Amino acid sequence: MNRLLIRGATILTMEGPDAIIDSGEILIEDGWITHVGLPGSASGSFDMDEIIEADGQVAMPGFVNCHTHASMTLLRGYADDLPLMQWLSEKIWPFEAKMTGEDIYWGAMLACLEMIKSGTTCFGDMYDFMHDVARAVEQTGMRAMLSRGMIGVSPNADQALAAAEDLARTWNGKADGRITVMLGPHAPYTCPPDYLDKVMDLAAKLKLGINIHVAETLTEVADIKKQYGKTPVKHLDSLGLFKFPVLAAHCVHLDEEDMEILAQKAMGIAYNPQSNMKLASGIAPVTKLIDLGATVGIGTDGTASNNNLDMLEELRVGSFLQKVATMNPEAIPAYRALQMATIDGALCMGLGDRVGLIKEGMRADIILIDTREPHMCPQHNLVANNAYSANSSDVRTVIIDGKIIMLDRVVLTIDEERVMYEVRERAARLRSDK
Ligand SMILES: CSC[C@H]1O[C@@H](n2cnc3c(O)ncnc32)[C@H](O)[C@@H]1O
Ligand SMILES: [Zn+2]
Repeated sequence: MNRLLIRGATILTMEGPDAIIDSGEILIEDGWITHVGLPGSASGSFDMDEIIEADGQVAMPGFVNCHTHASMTLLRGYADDLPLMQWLSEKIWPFEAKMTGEDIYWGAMLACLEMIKSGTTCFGDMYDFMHDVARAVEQTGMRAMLSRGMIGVSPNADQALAAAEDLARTWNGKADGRITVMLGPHAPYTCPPDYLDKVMDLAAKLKLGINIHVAETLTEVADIKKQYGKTPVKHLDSLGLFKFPVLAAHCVHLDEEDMEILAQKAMGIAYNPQSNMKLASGIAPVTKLIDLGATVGIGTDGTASNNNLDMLEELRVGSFLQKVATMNPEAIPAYRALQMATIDGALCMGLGDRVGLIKEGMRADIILIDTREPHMCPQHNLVANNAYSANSSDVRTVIIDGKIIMLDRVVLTIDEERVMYEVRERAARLRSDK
């Protein structure tokens, strides 16, 4: 039995706005949270393998980035200031067509490094060469939901289905249970109905959920309405997609019926505020979706449309954007924003039974945030400081599945210099290759 004790931290359990323990103790046994309590309640009972003294820090669940394309770190700053369809077809897809499995591995390694250093412990991914992303997840110690992106209109569409099945058979439940798999049909505009039928057959056969981009732009909505006579959400619903656990990314342009369908039938919605702002896609009606009972998590999307993977920044912008969109300062208050970035993101990916809370019986995905910096002073309200004032460099220590992955800002599982060297070299080659 391996025992790790965190003591001295203020614990923001995320079990409720008032479920905060001052100078508390968290006992972790073989990766499980087995005790969360007052000072002295766990120490002394057992011999510890490790003790983290966390005075002056807040312990909270690690962030869950429920929509990204990790290996797009290779495209950071490559194509900016364009609308989605032009960005994808003229810049992103031609660049991605040149990427190898090794490129994707190193891109994912950089993404994991950036995520760990900014307090993200779990991410939801959709891309190609997912075995290479899985390798990066396994080696870095992160937790991830992985989906093989599938473009139904591509000549490789059937190959993508086979690759998705292979990913699921090889990696679902692997890396000590840290990796889970969903199917990733890219979007209604790249996956025609007959292809989505094949995806649903595979989802039924393998008992998997479905991760898909939905209603991201007005162009998408107009095109799908023209082709199928329905909005993207109603089109997917009529095909039977929501019989499966669906994680719908973006959901920016919705009518009232779409919102009802998503609230009642989707497993979760990934809100990507900064990507939607940068591509000028629009503002997702998140406040309304939540009022209707939808589960909404937060995603950064890839670093070509953001351009970072910083969840603290994302949750702050996501909250402020809803306030201005609704002209209501009470929209997405600080605690709700933190919930969306932790437990709600986990629920969106079917992981809410194991991560997203500091609670006995959960796996230990925990971060320690330093409160001793000028921008965190004074502390009238711990929740407000964490949601609105903290930045990624305040994240000092990261524990995933009970293992210390970053200690006092040193990432223990990754050679940072090597990763950045590889990504610089590969990005330069890809940029210059014809
Ligand atoms: C087929 S793998 C996933 C595919 O999605 C692309 N992508 C990245 N960001 C977005 C976005 O905001 N909307 C739609 N598609 C996006 C990525 O470049 C990959 O090609
Ligand atoms: Zn995306």
